[in-house]
Amino acid sequence: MISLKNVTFKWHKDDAKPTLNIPHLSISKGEHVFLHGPSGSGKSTLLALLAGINTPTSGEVYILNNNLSQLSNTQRDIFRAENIGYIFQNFNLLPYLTPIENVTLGCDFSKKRKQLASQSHSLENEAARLLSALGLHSQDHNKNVATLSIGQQQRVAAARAFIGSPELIIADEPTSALDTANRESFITLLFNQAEQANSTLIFVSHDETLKPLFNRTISLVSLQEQI
Ligand SMILES: Nc1ncnc2c1ncn2[C@@H]1O[C@H](COP(=O)(O)OP(=O)(O)OP(=O)(O)O)[C@@H](O)[C@H]1O
Repeated sequence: MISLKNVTFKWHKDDAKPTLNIPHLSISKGEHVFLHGPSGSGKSTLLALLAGINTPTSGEVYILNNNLSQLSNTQRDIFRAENIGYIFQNFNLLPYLTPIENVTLGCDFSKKRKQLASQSHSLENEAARLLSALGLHSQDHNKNVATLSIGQQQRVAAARAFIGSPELIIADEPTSALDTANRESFITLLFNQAEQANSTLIFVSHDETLKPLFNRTISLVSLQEQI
């Protein structure tokens, strides 16, 4: 599903040391991976390589057997829209739209995801199903998203990532604003959706108490020490 070979990444070409130096990383389909590391260790930088937002300075990043460096910027944008659901740290929701509208937007740039999402019922019904499955009550589905609590907005961001069952879900610190009990129950809901959609899940956090919930843990510091 994901394979990295001799990857380095420098933000600026004259940086003395690369931000990332990962000799090898392999993640199989369906794994639920907890990726942790101290602040500034490069977690978000790595996620941007996996999502094809950036490309490595050297080495190769393969996602679903595609070498992302060999795709043009436009091809990478299409690849991301078709195959990757991204839950951003700050959610990136459109504040003047409702939860249902924010979620359906998740497949506006992908025919494949739109088709998959509207297979058994309408796109709006699928958005409502996902929002409810991720813990947002139906009376909140058509409110203005800016009026929702942080925890409710987080559920909208997760539903938008899952619509159309993308192969890979990337979650960048999505639970940092929640208390422990809410964090664990939200992660359980994420796992349920990932299993239903048969999606691989990469979840980034520096909260190591969440580790035991996942079937694989990767330390970014150890990954970089394989050299
Ligand atoms: N757009 C950018 N331009 C230049 N340097 C950057 C950029 N984004 C991140 N960096 C640098 O790359 C390094 C890794 O940052 P990154 O955000 O990937 O770490 P992180 O592990 O996700 O941190 P946190 O847990 O605090 O979010 C840091 O030194 C940071 O200053």
